[in-house]
Amino acid sequence: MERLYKIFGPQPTELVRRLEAGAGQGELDAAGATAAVVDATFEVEEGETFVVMGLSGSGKSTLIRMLNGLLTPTSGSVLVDDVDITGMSAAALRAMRQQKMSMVFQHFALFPHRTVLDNAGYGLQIRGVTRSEIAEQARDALSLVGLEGWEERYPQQLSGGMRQRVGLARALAAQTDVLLMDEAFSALDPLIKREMQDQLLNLQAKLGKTIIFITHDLNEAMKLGDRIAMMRAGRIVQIGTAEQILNEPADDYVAKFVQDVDRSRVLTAASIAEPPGTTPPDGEPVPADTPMKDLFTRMSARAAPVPVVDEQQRVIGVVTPAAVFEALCREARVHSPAPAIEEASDV
Ligand SMILES: Nc1ncnc2c1ncn2[C@@H]1O[C@H](COP(=O)(O)OP(=O)(O)OP(=O)(O)O)[C@@H](O)[C@H]1O
Repeated sequence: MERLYKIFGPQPTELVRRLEAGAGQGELDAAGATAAVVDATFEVEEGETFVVMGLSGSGKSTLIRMLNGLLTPTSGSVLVDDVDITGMSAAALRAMRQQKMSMVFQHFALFPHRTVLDNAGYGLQIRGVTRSEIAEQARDALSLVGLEGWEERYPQQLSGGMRQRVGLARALAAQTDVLLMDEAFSALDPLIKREMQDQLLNLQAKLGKTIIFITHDLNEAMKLGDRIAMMRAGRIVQIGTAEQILNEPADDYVAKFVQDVDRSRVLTAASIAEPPGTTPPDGEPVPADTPMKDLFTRMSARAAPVPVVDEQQRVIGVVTPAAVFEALCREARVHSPAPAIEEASDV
């Protein structure tokens, strides 16, 4: 999406013009308008999990609703497979959603009087696929999310986590390339939430969908996102990997936001490795994506450098105990001049 704006209130187009000319919150307030999304530009790669992260009211839902065509932007374009969807008719948008995008919602959106199997197959039913194909694809999707054997039950017979699995199965059964997940795990208890996140990561490793995941939970964003877009008051203030956001926050707001993140879970062996030198240390190597916390056990047994290898088992670097301590203790450095911050105290 490119230079996307959504203004709620009177004279939205005029307000976009004024925002582009540098208008501030005062002018919006005076006009009685809300700038829900301001000048958002990003591209999501195929097969990537792209997380949109921000506090309540920062514009995440508005952004995702423009992505799937449920809301028309005030200005800017949304390209899906190189086609701008902003000018499409309601019917064309519906068809685009059915073919290309599936949604998973926070509150499951299941039909109470339909079985688990019927719920999982719903996306296909409205597309006019034959009954037997629907049943087959719904069964496959349910088994992918670990709900084999539950097909004939009803939603009220399931726990919250299982209902969300049905929601996920419905999205998977539709076999679209893109999944839009709007606070999909936010209503779940912490343990179940973690299970669902792990399951999503496992599924994603197998299926390689393009996932746009909305959350207000920073740890969730860091765990799931290949890249994360940090939103604040309608603007995307930074897009980067979890490590980039931790190590090089774009401004003081992001720096404050991430200060309590457990760095040992986010940083990986690759991110703190030093060049291997001519003779890398001996000993069992660790994969590049090993979280730093797992290096502690290794290093407490033997405080020696550890070789780090890529997927082809080639040594790409060396982690020393000193690098681990340094990374843990390092203060995040803001990597660009911070814009004026009005409500930095709200994090
Ligand atoms: N239909 C609407 N009319 C007027 N203002 C709106 C409308 N929808 C959203 N807003 C405003 O736009 C801003 C962004 O809202 P949005 O729901 O996109 O944020 P969010 O980050 O998804 O928050 P939450 O997590 O609470 O849903 C908020 O100030 C909200 O009040």
